[in-house]
This record gives sequence, C-alpha cells and structure tokens, in this order.
Amino acid sequence: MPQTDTPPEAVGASQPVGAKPDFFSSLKLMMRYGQGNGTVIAVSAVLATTAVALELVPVWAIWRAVTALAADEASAALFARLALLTLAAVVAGYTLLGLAMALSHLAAYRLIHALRLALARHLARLPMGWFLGKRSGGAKKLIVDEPERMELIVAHGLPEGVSSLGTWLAVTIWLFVVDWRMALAAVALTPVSFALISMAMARTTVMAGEYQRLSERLNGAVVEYLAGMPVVKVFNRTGAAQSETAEAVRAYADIETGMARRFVPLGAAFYTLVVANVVTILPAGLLMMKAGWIDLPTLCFFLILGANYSQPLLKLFNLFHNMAHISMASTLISDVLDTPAQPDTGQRVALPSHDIAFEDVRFGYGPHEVLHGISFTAAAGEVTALVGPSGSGKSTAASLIPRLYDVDSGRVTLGGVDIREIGLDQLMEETAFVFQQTFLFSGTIAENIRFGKPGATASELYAAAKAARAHDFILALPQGYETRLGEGGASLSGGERQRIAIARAILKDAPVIVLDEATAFADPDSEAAIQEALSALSRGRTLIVVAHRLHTVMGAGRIVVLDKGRVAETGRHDDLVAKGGLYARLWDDYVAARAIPLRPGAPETQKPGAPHEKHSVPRMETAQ
Ligand SMILES: Nc1ncnc2c1ncn2[C@@H]1O[C@H](COP(=O)(O)OP(=O)(O)OP(=O)(O)O)[C@@H](O)[C@H]1O
Repeated sequence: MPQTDTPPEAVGASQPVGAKPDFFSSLKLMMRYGQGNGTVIAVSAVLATTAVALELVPVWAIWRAVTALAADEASAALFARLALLTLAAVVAGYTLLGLAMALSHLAAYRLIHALRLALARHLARLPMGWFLGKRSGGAKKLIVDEPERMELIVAHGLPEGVSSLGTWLAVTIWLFVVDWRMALAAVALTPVSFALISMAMARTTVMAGEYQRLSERLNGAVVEYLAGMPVVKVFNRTGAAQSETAEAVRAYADIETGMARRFVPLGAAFYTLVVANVVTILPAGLLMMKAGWIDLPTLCFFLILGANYSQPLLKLFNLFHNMAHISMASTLISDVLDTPAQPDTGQRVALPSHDIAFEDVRFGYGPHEVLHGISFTAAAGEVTALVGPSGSGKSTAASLIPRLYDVDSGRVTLGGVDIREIGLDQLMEETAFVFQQTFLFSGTIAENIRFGKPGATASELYAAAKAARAHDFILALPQGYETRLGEGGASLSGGERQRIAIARAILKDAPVIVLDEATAFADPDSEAAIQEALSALSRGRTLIVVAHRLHTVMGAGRIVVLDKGRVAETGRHDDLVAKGGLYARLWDDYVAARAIPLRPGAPETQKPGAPHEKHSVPRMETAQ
C-alpha cells in the first residue's frame, strides 16, 4: 500500500539531497561502456562540423555577390555560379548532417543498450541488502530512464557541440580577418551573454540533486500506487493513498517550477543578448562607414554573418542547460555500477553430501539483528521443518541458504563447505527455492515452469507439473501450457500460482529444496497431494520447509522451532509435543484455532492429523 510516511532516504535515491552533479561522470561512463563507439562518434563530429561549415557558403556567396555589385563587376554568370555553389553546399550540408546524426544516434543507442544491460546484470549480482528500502519505481527509473538521458549528450551533444564550437571559432576568426574593429563590435555582447548563462546555470545546478531525488520519489510513488490499487480500493482509501502520490507529483512540479524560476531571469536575458549582435554591429558599422574605414560590402558581410554569429553558442548552451540532469543521472548509474557485487568465488566445489548446517548464525537487516546465533542441521534425505511464531525468523533463516543475504557472523554450510566458498552459479544449481510470495513472469505457463530448467523437454515439464498437482488445471486453461500470464501471474489464483512455482522448483531437480510456506494457498486436496509429491521429492534430497500449518510438518524428520531469532528446540513432532515446550504450545494453539467454527453454531471442524481433511478455519498467522 502506498506509504505516506516514507522518509526521503528510503525512496531509492542514492544521491544525498543537494548533491552536486559530477560533470565528468557522463564522459567516464562513455569511456567505460562506449567501447567501439569512439570512431563512430569522431566520424559523426567531423561530418557535423563539415556540414555546419558548409552553412557558411551561402553567407560567403551573398558577400561575394554584394562585393561584385558594389565594384560593378556583377554578371549573370557570376550569380549563376554562386547560386549553384550555394545549392550544392546546402544539399551537401544537409546530407552530411543527416549522416552525422544517424551515426551519433547509433553510438548513443549502443551506449544506452550497454548501460541498461550492465545495470540489469549488476543489479542481479548485488546483495539483497542493497534493495532494502528501495522502491521498484526507483529501480525502473535507474534502468529505463537514466540511461536514456545519455542520448542527448551522445546523439546531440557530441556532434552538435563539437560542430557548434568549431563553427563559432571559425566564424570568429573570419570576422577578425575581414575587419578587426567590426569584429570587436560583433563579439562585444558575447562575454556578457556568457556571464549571464553561467550565473543562470549555477543557480539551477545546486537544485539538481534535489530534483533527482524528487523525480525518483515520483516514480516510486506512482509505481507503488498502481501496484497497491486493489488494497487502496477495498479499503476505500483512494484519497489517503493518493496523498503520497499527489504530494510526490506536487513536489516534483514545485522543483521544476522553482528551477525554471531561478533560470528564467538570467537565462532569458542570455537568449535575447546572444542573438542581439546586430544592436552593436549596425551603429558601429554605420559610424565606421561614415568615417570611411569600411565599405558597404563589409558592413553587409558583418550584418549577415555577425548578426547570427552567436547562433552556434545558443545550441551549445541548450545542451549545457541539460548537463546538470545528465550528469546527475550518470553519477547515479556509476554509483550503482560501482557498488560491490555479492562476493562470489566462482569456484566449483566437490560436495561430499548435501546436508545443510547453520553454525551460530547471526544476521540482521541493517543494524536490527534478527537471528541471534542459530545452529541446526538439515540432513540430506529428510524433511527439516522451520516453525515458530510469526516474526521468529523462519523466512530469514531460509533466505540465507541460497545466499539471498549473507550471514553477519557464523556460517551456513552445504556438505560441510561454507556456502560463501561455493561459486554462486554452483550454489544456484544446488538449491531450488519456492518463495512465500510467488512471483511469476508475464509469459506462458510453460516458460514460467521452464525458468527452473531452460532446456527441459516437454515430458520433463509435464512430469514436474503433475508432481506439483498443476497439470490438470493448466490443461483446463484455454491454451494449456501456452496460456500467457498477466504481469506477476495475475491471471491465476494464489494456489495456482504457488503450484506453478513448485513445478518450477521440481523441474529444477536441485539436491536442496527450500519451501517457504509453499502450500499456503493450496486447497486441502491439492495441499495433501502436493505434500505427497514433496515427500517423494525429498528422497535423496535436502528439503527445508518453512511452515505455519503445523499438520503439514507432522511427518518431518526434524522440526526446528525458532523463537525470537533463537532455536528454542528441535526434534520430531511427537517428541516435541510430549516435551511440553514452545512447540507443544504452538500445536495446542493450532489445534484450538482449527477447531474454532467460522460461524456461530457451525459444527466444529475435524481435528488435524487426518489425511485429506477438509478444514474451513482461518489459517493461523498468515490470515490477514
Ligand atoms: N526485508 C526486511 N527488512 C527488515 N526487517 C525484516 C525484513 N524481513 C523480515 N524482517 C524482520 O525480521 C524478523 C523476522 O522476520 P521473518 O520474516 O524471517 O519471520 P518469520 O518467522 O518468517 O515470520 P512469518 O511467519 O510471519 O512469515 C521480523 O522482525 C521482521 O520484521
């Protein structure tokens, strides 16, 4: 559900508020991920410079024609030659500019592609702890929106920037060569324009960090608002839920307006002055002509060329104006890419067995320690159940096995080897995990199950689905295994999604399987069937099951009872019940809860323990 009290630091912003952009970060990213693009960019810049230089040909032709007229040397042949030359220069200029832009866009999209891939790959290698407190909107913005900003700098900034600067320098020299006094008049306003735009940019650049943060907040709030829509609706909290989204929209609009307000007074003066050279050229030129220092053609030349003399600068500053945002984005991208990946030895280790052991494991999410030195063994070939009150650390302990998080101290071993010594690829091959909250990708059901083993044959696929009791309902769907799922598997029921996830784990055929409340959504018949399938699966494998519904683990070889992040007791069901400790209390509560009739006067439901029993009581703890 959208949060209304999200602290600024929890919205995925890795930039501190008010952070200044590093203007070299884009360049560094280009050098790092733009390999092979250097030549393309250089050729593009040369073509663009040539194209812009060709734009000067018509100016020269006019000047030449005016000079000829003034000297009484004009002829039809001369004008025809000048016209042809102008036409050729314009056509060639546009062709070269088109080529330059095509090349620069090619380079830009190659870079964006490389950046997005690098980010997606690197995010997958970051420890889960990095994602804590980050909103999915922020991550989406990081991969989708931020690299896109590089388009402006590579596709436009480099060719147009280089050519604009080149043209401006060439024109300046040309002006001075023709007449240095008129040239001074033509460039007189340029330093003033420079000073104005520098001040305007300095006034907005200080807000770039805050702008970035608010833009991430907006993304996060909108994504969360849409994802939480069902909760928002059923609790009729549209107004309340929107308040964070509306606030994020308002804050973003405020900062944009604020930045515009700070930029506009000086920025507008710059845009006016930068093309106002005629204001100094005309009076100075008329005075100098009157004094006999220059002739009419020279005045015309300065009026034509000098009046637009700063046009390239305008382009340049339009690009610079966006540099703060671009630099902020590239700093953010670099920060993420520089975040150390989860340590991985990359080694394949010969494992003598697939026993899992927790040895004095301590772990916390951030400073808040959740597991306070737990030790237990899950032997290969038997089912080990993790049970305990809500919040006791069952899911957390389970998530340490596939290294979703790394222990803070102690160790988790597989076959006696610290799992941090085993290469991540191998560890992922050795373990399959069914999450409490099943995630299915949009795509077909077959694709989702095959996620566990991409090259699986159709018969392997069906066998896994049958074992997970998913085959029949899949066949009943309109396109069977080829039925496409909505985002997150939205078109299936909770139980169906869970069975697909179990099929995925079964297909993976890993020696270690961790099931976090895997049958929570299953109906009683399916649950019993899935339990049978899982028991069969446990033969020769290490099966670790996190369970709330205690009857599902009555047959477990070992039950590890967690309490407030510590192992309270371990043993088999009967022994633990007989012992009269925490497990016995949990069991009594469970039995009592299952016996509570749903409606006053309804008959009591069957006591647990009987196979295939139908129970219509609210589930302990998982019921919300
Ligand atoms: N991502 C997280 N960030 C911070 N704290 C977390 C996170 N996940 C769990 N916790 C905290 O860790 C503790 C243990 O949670 P965990 O989910 O492991 O318990 P559990 O026994 O599996 O609970 P449940 O039975 O309700 O699923 C809880 O206090 C919980 O608030």
